[in-house]
Amino acid sequence: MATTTTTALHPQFRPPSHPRATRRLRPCPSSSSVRPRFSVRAAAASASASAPAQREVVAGVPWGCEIESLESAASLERWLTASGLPEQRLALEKVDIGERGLVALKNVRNGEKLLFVPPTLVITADSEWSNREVGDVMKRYSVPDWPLLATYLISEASLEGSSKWRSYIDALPRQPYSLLYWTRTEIDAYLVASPIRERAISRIGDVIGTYNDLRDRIFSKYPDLFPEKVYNMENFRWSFGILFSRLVRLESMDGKVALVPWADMLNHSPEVDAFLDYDKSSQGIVFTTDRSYQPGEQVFISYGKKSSGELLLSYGFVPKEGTNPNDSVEFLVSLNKSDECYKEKLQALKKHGLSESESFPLRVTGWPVELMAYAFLVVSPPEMIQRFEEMAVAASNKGSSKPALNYPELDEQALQFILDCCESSIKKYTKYLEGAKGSAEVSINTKQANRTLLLKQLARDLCISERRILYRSQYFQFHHPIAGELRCLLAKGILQYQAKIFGAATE
Ligand SMILES: C[S@@+](CC[C@H](N)C(=O)[O-])C[C@H]1O[C@@H](n2cnc3c(N)ncnc32)[C@H](O)[C@@H]1O
Repeated sequence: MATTTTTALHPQFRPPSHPRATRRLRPCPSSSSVRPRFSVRAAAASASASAPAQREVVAGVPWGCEIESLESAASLERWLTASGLPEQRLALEKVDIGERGLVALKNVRNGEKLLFVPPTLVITADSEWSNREVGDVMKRYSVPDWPLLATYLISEASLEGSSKWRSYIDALPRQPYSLLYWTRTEIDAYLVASPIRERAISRIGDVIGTYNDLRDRIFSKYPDLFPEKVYNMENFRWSFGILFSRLVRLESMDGKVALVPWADMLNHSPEVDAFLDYDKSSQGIVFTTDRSYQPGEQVFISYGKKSSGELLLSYGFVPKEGTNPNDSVEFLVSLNKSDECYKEKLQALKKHGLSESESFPLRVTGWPVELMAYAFLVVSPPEMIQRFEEMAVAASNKGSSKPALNYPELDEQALQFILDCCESSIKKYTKYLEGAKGSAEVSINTKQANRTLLLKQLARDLCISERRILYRSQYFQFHHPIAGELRCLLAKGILQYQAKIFGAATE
């Protein structure tokens, strides 16, 4: 969730590179030391766990609540108060943005510290396991934080009332909004134009691989402690979905990752600059507001300076078009295979850790100098062969200082190359968006129809946001990465696009 850095949080228990090649295990008998709250639905789900992303029907976990309801809110608040959460200036309510959220009960001033969640109410890798035996095995294997916490959540959830976290777990969404719940067919169909498609596929692969690793290396060796009815792929999809959408990195606690009940009811605003962290003076998790709030207004924090695609990937939502100042899109550029210096250019790139195709982030505010360096290399003629290497170094950003890229004779060609790549990306987005308008799909039932509508809307919002960045890169003035000065993009053909950009901005 909210991080004080922009670092992406990934599972660290590296999955095998070919998750499907890993051995499948027999279902394990249930343990006598845990009292699982499993249901037929969850048990059935585990039978097809090796490819959850391909399944059309999504099973759920037997704990948690419907995200749009406040069914467990009152008991969560009661438990938090009884466990030491001081009186709050915020209340958990239904909100317009983010389903449930924290709303100001009184006037909140700019610069005020809020929350004060004590460390005893925080879940970290050091938290005590209600089922000690399970915890001891996990520690013996030195499982890294992410898979450890994913397993911890499942272990505690399966213990129902025997876990101190019961009220918290009851208030967690039964199905977090997460791309982990999209099927492969949905990802391929709706994210076809977006680079987020690849990242979603790889993240799902990571989660499946991580689960398979845990199962093969640990769970299968202790079937009584880790029955498959509980420790199955379906439940891990839930726990990783919870971690991706709620875990916080607490900088003042040496970067520890933590689930912070109550604080994790705060929704994100890209316009807000307030981050959760541990406050040594009050010895609690707090955030400092960067604006004032009236009673009844929803209070937001920042989950980090994330692009809309990254927000969709981890949190399952896309901010309203044009409201995310941190928006960016991965932009793919490639060497031209028919270039007579293809081999020499590729060699220079490889020497510096790059390949014939590379992605660079295009931001709403401009593009990185590395992209420009790559473009110079792509368009440079054979007589510049001596300079290929310095271009590759600049494109890899491995040099000790920012290179002074100065090839005035290539400027226009390099810009034109970037413009052309933008144009071909834009075409993909437009094709998808126009195709999506007319497509009517037959749904099995209302629930499925609503889900399809929601996913399509998210994909549409993302595509419009990403296409908008491409349009902006094509047409607007931006800080030239080489000279660092504001420069007008005057490349050939610019005028013919102007009509389109104004069209895009009003879409
Ligand atoms: C840390 S939780 C926040 C509490 C959450 N709303 C709840 O009811 O449990 C993160 C989740 O809240 C929702 N969310 C947060 N910020 C949002 C926003 N700006 N727009 C839409 N949904 C948001 C997303 O579902 C996200 O996965």
